[in-house]
Amino acid sequence: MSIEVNNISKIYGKQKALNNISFKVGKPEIVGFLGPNGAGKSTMMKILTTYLNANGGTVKVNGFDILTNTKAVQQSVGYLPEHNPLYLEQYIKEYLSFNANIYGVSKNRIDEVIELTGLTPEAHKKIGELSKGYRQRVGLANALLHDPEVLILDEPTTGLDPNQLVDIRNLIKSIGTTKTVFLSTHIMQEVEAMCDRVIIINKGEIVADKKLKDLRDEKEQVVIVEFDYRVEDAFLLKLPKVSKVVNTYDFVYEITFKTSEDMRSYVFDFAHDNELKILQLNQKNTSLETLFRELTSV
Ligand SMILES: Nc1ncnc2c1ncn2[C@@H]1O[C@H](COP(=O)(O)OP(=O)(O)OP(=O)(O)O)[C@@H](O)[C@H]1O
Repeated sequence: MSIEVNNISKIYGKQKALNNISFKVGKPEIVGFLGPNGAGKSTMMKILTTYLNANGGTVKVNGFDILTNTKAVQQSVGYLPEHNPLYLEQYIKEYLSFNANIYGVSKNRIDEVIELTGLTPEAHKKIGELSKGYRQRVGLANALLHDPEVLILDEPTTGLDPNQLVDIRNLIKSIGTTKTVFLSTHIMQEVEAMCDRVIIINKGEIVADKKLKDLRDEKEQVVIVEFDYRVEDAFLLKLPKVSKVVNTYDFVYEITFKTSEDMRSYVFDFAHDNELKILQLNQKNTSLETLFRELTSV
């Protein structure tokens, strides 16, 4: 495992920002760390990257304990913090050279990461002259400099325009084919576009840990149907692949099917065969967005 978090808690004064959380991330894998504002995402990332100490629990990154093997953890991790600490007066290469020296990285690697992050056309500029999106790329280039095994990215696509967004997402996806990427976001589409797995955090606690593939496959389909007349639940339970029928209101029924196949045509045929009229027929959205809302709403 590339990241192993066991029973981590973090308390700021009286506030518990992280409450006894545990999770693992493998390699290669791209995991989205999703949560509303203030959920504890940045706090967890700062602990993973040794910038902050926890109040309890253990963390291993790339097999190294963050407390007893801090240097090895730092060598294994590339970190893009939420507030990217760039020096605006420095030229891009100057900034990257400074960090390359710290890690003992060759000059060639600087050109490589500039190319990799699409910075080449802007490479002659000072950081202060760059747009927000390009500054974000400098941060990403910096995180990639020492070719780390684990990339920890705190809201990596903040401030990017739609074109840059696609480029950076593609870059992160390609990195994630060989390395571990753990990225935080509060944008659902981001997770859908890039991640293999999602961990949802709310108020310092993990409320879901699911593979995106399973989230789609296991999608229990719910069809909402309104007839013009009362129908016995037992009658509707005769529909194929049906697992549950709930009469929610008057002649409105929520029918759950254990399949991702669109079952509305079966309901339509059922109504026709039984001389019922359908007044409405819809699929209930059970996507990641719904899951997120259900798990993180107050
Ligand atoms: N240095 C600090 N001192 C006191 N409280 C803090 C500190 N840093 C974070 N917190 C609190 O801890 C909680 C978690 O904050 P954190 O920044 O980890 O959340 P987040 O999920 O990254 O939020 P966002 O999506 O808004 O960046 C918040 O309530 C925040 O106010």
